[in-house]
Amino acid sequence: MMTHDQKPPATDEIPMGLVWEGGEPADAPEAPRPDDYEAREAPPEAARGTVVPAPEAGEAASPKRALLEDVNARLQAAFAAWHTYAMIAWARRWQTAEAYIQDPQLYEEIAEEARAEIWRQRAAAAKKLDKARIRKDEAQVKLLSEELALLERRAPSAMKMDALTLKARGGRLARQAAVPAAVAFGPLVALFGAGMWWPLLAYPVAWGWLAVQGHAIAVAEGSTAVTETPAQAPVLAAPQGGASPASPPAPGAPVVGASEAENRILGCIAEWAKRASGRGLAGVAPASPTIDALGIRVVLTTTGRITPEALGKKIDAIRAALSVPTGVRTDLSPGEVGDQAVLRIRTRTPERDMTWRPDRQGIGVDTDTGAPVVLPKGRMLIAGTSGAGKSVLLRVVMAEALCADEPTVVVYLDGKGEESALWKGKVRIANTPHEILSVLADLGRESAARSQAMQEQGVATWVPTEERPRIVVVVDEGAEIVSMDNPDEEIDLIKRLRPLATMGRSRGIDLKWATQKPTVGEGIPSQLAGVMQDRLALKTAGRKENNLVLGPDWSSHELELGGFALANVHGRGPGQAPIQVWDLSDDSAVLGLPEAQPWRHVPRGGAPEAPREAGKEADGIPPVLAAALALLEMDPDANGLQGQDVARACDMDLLAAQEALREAGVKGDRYYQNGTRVRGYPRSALEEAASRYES
Ligand SMILES: Nc1ncnc2c1ncn2[C@@H]1O[C@H](COP(=O)(O)OP(=O)(O)OP(=O)(O)O)[C@@H](O)[C@H]1O
Repeated sequence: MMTHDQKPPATDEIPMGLVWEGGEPADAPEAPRPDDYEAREAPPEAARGTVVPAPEAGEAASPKRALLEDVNARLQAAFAAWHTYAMIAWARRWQTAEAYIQDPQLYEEIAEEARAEIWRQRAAAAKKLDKARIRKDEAQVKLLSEELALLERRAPSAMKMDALTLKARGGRLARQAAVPAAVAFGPLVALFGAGMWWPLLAYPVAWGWLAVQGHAIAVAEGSTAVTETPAQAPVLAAPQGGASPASPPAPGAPVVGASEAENRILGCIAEWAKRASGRGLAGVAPASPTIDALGIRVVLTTTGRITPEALGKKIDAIRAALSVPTGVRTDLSPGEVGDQAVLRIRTRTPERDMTWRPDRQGIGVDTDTGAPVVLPKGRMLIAGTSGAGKSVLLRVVMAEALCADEPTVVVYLDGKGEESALWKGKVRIANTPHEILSVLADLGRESAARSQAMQEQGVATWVPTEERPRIVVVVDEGAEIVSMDNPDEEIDLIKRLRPLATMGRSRGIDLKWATQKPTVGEGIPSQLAGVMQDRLALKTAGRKENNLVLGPDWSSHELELGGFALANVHGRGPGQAPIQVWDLSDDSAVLGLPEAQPWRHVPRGGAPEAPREAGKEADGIPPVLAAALALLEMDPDANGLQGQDVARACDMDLLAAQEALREAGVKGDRYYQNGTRVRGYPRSALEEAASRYES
């Protein structure tokens, strides 16, 4: 016991290496109260404790050590936090991969594709049958009728669908696991197999990448998270043909007037909070859905970082959350307020008579509003997979042109030659490479003549007249034209088409280029790809084709086959509903269109030209010279022309063309082209001769 007189031992008096470590007795009595006499008098208990070795020298607390420990603790905390982020990202990846592999829609998608394939085969057989009927080929008609009857009975087999679904799931699993497996085992294989240590860096890199992703997920969801609205039961507007429900039904409870499929979707909307979680849809809340003539309509309100535009890219996640069957179309369009988008689930198809008639406007109707869709005049790229409805759409485009109020003619470049028979006596048709070449030369001359007239009149745009009407040049299957193009054999179709695409619009010559293969080089020449800004896509084969034609914001690959289209033209955007094209698949309706004199180039101020009779015109530039100038205009890099170019453009033989040019006052000479000296007619000689006529 220590008295007041006794000093506590100085630290340095304690033998080094040992310290006193005190401890409270387990049953230590309470501190004595002042009035507790007995307790005050009782002798204090001996202090308990043990002598233990002192900490090592240098471990004693110091500012430097405190700082180190602080830094250490912070690093550990940061590492733990980033590790948590990495785990979040990994868990999310795995969750998404699992949902993707187990996607309940997969079976439906495969079944839908199988049905579409049968449907395509049926459409192809029906088309061949129609043609055989037109040709009155009885043997073929019989054969094709039997084939069609067989196809009409055919349905996809359930066992085959199961096997395909299993295979597809296996493929998805392998693709999802490939990268993680490569990162996990690749470095070990490299280390033990080839003694390379540096692939081990893949571990920290992968960890860091996951951590950054996890952090981004946490930030995005933290800032977009909304207080989830309590699941709203569907409140329906008066459903078509049914009574309006008196009160919102509970999730899953059938709604009066809604079909079974609609009820299932409504149930999913009511369970939105649960079904949307984990699908990147945090911050999106549905309002009460309604049902109208087109199906279910629901307003989605977005918050935080998800904008209605960004929501457009999540349409697959929305469809999955609501278990929308594959065959049912969904459209997302801007809502009335900036943060809203309107989701339409097209469970119903309004009854519309889509048959084309001469009084129909445009190419079809907007499936949402029912309003006619009139496409802008000018060049346009049209794409669609087999059976999507290209031929029918081109029929509508040509029929619309033939029935237009504005003087309009059609030039039909049909490399396949299948549809041409229907249009004889109505439009100018070209099927073979030489026919197409000749039409393009004619168009080149017409373009040059219009350009000259426009310069004289001081106008920038051609106003179609009866003499020089609007010319709609329709290319049915661009890939055929691409395959015919052979500049080495002087079948330079693409070279001649390009100026029509670039300059034709202002001169009243509209090129419509349709193809099933919308890849540059295959179905779209690179020289045309850049200039065809107005684009229309029927159902494309897949997302790749959709992105090539319309861009990633569009979804033409999700359209139905047989006459549904999206158009990237002024006034229409990716948020709008598809266009349903007028139905002109009936051959007799095409045959019933009014006859029209097929278009030919008429030289300025002259009677319709027969190119073979190229001689001097009474009061104008000789046709052979006009043709040569048109060729030069189409190829601004040409320093001159060779005799056979001019001869081909005028459908003349070489000697006749040379003679005609000599008569027109053009002297042949040598000129340089791409560093080579060639014999022919220099640009300067041709232009000089032309100027003599103008003056
Ligand atoms: N606008 C439409 N309305 C109704 N049915 C249509 C429409 N367009 C196409 N179809 C149907 O789809 C079938 C295929 O259409 P179409 O022949 O136009 O396709 P395509 O894209 O030209 O195919 P392919 O390139 O294989 O010839 C037609 O026989 C018709 O039954």
